[in-house]
Amino acid sequence: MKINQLCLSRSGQEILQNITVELPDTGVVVLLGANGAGKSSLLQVMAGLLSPDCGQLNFSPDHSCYLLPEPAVFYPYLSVKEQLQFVAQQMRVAAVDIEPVMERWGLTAMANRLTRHLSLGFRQRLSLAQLDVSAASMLLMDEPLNGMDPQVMQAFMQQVQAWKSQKSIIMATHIMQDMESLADWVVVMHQGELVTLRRHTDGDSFHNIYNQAINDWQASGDVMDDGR
Ligand SMILES: Nc1ncnc2c1ncn2[C@@H]1O[C@H](COP(=O)(O)OP(=O)(O)OP(=O)(O)O)[C@@H](O)[C@H]1O
Repeated sequence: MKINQLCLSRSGQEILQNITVELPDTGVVVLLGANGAGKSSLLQVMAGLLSPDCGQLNFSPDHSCYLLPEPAVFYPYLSVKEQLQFVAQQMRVAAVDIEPVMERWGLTAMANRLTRHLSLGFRQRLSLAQLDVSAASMLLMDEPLNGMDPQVMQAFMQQVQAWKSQKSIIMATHIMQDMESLADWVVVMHQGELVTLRRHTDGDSFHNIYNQAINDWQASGDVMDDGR
């Protein structure tokens, strides 16, 4: 995916400014940024839920995309199984077998339960199962780890490892260390700008990458303030 000079305003405020980036077709990209940096807004633009005010997004021809929003939203009067069937239909996935997906995410016993009656942990499992049935080539996740219990977290980590050689996975997160073992690329956002995109290697701490990016960003602002 190529994003070129993208900008977005909401309620008269500039939320995303001049974002230009080329994202890899496979692997995990972790979006880091403080509250209000613009991570969720960027994911929503990528998913086509928000239209940018300027700039372009270019996708490969066979691209399909599925966004896991925060908080997750389901149709309250659909059962778990129906919700997954609905996602498969929406994503035009022809012959999806829902049973193994429910099995993988520990949802089989909940298949007929209405989504509005699910506990938080099972809502998370259903969110992740939706990514599974979507069969999308690009998975966008907004804070996927929020409130996740260790068992679901482990299943999530394993699944992302399995997906990442075939899919592009872009996730915004505050929980920095947990994602370090999965990340192939790190993007740092600050005040609506994309300030860093860099490859992530083992042992690279998100904390250091983030602090370095913000320091560099501030230093470049200082240079501009000096009159150049
Ligand atoms: N619907 C909206 N209308 C107006 N402004 C909005 C709307 N949603 C978000 N914003 C503003 O856009 C900016 C970026 O918000 P966004 O949610 O994209 O950031 P974020 O990095 O995902 O933050 P967080 O980590 O807190 O979720 C913030 O200033 C926020 O107040």
